[in-house]
Amino acid sequence: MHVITDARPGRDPLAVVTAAVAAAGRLGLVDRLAIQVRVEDDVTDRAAYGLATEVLAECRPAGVLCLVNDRLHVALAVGADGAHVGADDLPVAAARKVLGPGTVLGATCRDEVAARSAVRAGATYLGVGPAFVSSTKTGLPAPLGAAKIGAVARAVPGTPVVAIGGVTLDTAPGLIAAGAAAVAVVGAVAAAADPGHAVERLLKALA
Ligand SMILES: Cc1ncc(COP(=O)(O)OP(=O)(O)O)c(N)n1
Ligand SMILES: Cc1nc(C(=O)O)sc1CCOP(=O)(O)O
Ligand SMILES: [Mg+2]
Repeated sequence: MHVITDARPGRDPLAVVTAAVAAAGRLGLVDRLAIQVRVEDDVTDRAAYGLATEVLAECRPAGVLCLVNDRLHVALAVGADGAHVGADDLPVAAARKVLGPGTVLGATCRDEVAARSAVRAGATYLGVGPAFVSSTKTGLPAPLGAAKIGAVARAVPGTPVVAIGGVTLDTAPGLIAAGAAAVAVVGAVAAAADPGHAVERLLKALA
């Protein structure tokens, strides 16, 4: 499961990350969790670097994978495990060149053609969505649903597909059953009254 930071004003992304990492540790499932540092577009590189540094300091000692969204230079500067790019970011092949061969590189794809192309260009996993309506990101295309996400996953055997967008405790198992290797969440964890408990429940539901 990927937990993506909600770094909108008024949120406390580091507290959510700390709770998520602790929850995975309690369950002995740190290898099932990845944290993606995602900040708003208008956040300065300095602030993104600061948050990524703090998040990595939680993840690395615990053995939890740490990825950075969009900003490859921040990923490299903090020594993250990898990064995620989409249509408005560097192309996948360019991102692979910047990151080098040994790092995790995720790419957003919404259909089979884009998925095959991203894998050829060097993506190690694909973020495919939106699975359902998202409450934390606007401007997305219509939801794909579980069946379409499964079809994209079948187009790229051997490359994990991470389903994203409106994923909840109720919908996550159906996405895995359809063929996704994992799910990515923002609101289902960040907006929960107890983010650590939300991560525990999600990890248990997917174990
Ligand atoms: C796992 C995962 N999947 C998709 C995305 C979305 O990336 P992108 O399309 O570049 O949009 P932004 O997140 O940059 O707004 C993601 N971040 N993670
Ligand atoms: C950042 C992002 N990308 C998406 C895509 O479909 O590309 S959906 C999304 C938001 C995910 O947050 P939540 O779990 O709150 O819906
Ligand atoms: Mg992006």
